[in-house]
Amino acid sequence: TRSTRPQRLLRAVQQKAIKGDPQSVISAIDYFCRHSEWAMNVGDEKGSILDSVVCEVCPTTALELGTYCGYSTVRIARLLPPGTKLITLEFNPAFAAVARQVIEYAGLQNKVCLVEGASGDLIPKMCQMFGIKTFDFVFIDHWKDRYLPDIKLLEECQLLRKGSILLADNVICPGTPEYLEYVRNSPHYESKYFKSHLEYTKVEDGLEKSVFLG
Ligand SMILES: Nc1ncc2ncn(CCCCCNC(=O)c3cc(-c4ccc(F)cc4)cc(O)c3O)c2n1
Ligand SMILES: [Mg+2]
Repeated sequence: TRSTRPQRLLRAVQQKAIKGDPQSVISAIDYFCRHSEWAMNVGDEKGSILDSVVCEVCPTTALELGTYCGYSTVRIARLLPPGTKLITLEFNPAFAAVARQVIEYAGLQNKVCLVEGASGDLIPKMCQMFGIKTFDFVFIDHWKDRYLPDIKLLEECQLLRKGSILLADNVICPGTPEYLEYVRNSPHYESKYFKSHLEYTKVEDGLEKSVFLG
């Protein structure tokens, strides 16, 4: 049977990147998506904004909602100091299987814990599964209609603390209107929009950075 796009993306990493070199894995995926097949990675332009927020926050505990092929997982994990853990949740087993291999190719498997399942089911188990009290940083990049219910769930599970940073992808394209309205009008968040473009295109998109105020 024909290969899938994530499998072709993985093959491009294995053929073009250097094992154990996260930057070469990132560059190989960006090259594949620009010159062979578009894929819904956060991409290089929004990825640079993601990098700067991760470096500013220096999280000791981080969560990613929506792994896909592991591109943003590698971007985040490569910036984390030793001893920190990035937990990433992926619903689709085929995506998860590719992501595990991309993360391993980058040599970052010891900094990442990929959990298969739906965010709505897994978020309430974060404490019992990992002993996580609160997350310093959350990258939101999964189903666009799950952004709002899942941050409310993070609040209810007391997994956010004063100063926790949420960074949400695709707030313009495909768009997350209810989420944006909430974080921009809630007294519990201070929100800022980083204008950019949909990965590998000229279409407008952006990231919304929101600080939880408690
Ligand atoms: N609950 C739960 N828990 C855990 C989970 N893990 C995965 N999922 C399901 C998420 C499935 C992928 C989500 N990502 C996107 O849909 C996405 C789409 C575009 C895009 C597409 C076509 C266009 F024409 C324009 C833009 C661009 C992006 O950057 C995107 O991130 C989960 N769900
Ligand atoms: Mg996205």
